[in-house]
Amino acid sequence: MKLQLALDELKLNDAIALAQRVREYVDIIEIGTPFVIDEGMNAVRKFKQQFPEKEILSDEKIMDGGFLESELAFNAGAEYVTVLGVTDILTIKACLKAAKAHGRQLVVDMICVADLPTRIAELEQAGAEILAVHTGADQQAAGRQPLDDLRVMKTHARRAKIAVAGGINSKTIDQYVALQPDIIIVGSAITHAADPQLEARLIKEAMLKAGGAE
Ligand SMILES: O=C(CO)[C@H](O)[C@H](O)COP(=O)(O)O
Repeated sequence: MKLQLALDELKLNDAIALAQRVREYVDIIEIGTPFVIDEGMNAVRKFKQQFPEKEILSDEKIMDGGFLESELAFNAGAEYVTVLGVTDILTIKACLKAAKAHGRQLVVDMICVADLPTRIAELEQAGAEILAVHTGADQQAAGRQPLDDLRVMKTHARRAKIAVAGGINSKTIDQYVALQPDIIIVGSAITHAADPQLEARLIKEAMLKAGGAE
């Protein structure tokens, strides 16, 4: 089980400084969607230079132009790029083709997928290997969390690895770890914490305690 640190709102230098503070606890560093919009692939390149031992994820949430937009991330050094699960299956297949061509990985973000079981089957059929359960920031503000969707994902995914994101923190981590996802994504709980190092450590310890952390 890997811990993915999502960097969404920080400026480049502040994001690098934050990631350095929690470096020992995280496996994947996500250049979050607002960060990608703000800094582009420059942020992916900078993080790959500064954190060569980490996997970098470019959270582009691709909706169209799957091959071209995936290649931007892979050429900049990302191990993973994200595509939206609600988009056309042709776009997802184009992203998968780019990932295969570069020997990298595609994460399908299932935010706003209405019928999870049907879409999980279609995506696995298309060759998707990582599916991410995701309750977005605006949904979180309305009181939603990704736990129920993670249960649905665990029940229906046959082959794909499973990631989960959406407001997870050190107080709720045990509930997620119990469901054994492959990747746990944490953003604001760490980046907004008074003590980001402590928050990251508590989350990683909960993952280790359950025997799943890498
Ligand atoms: O993809 C994202 C927003 O679109 C976030 O990176 C993801 O939800 C993790 O952040 P948080 O833990 O703050 O919810």
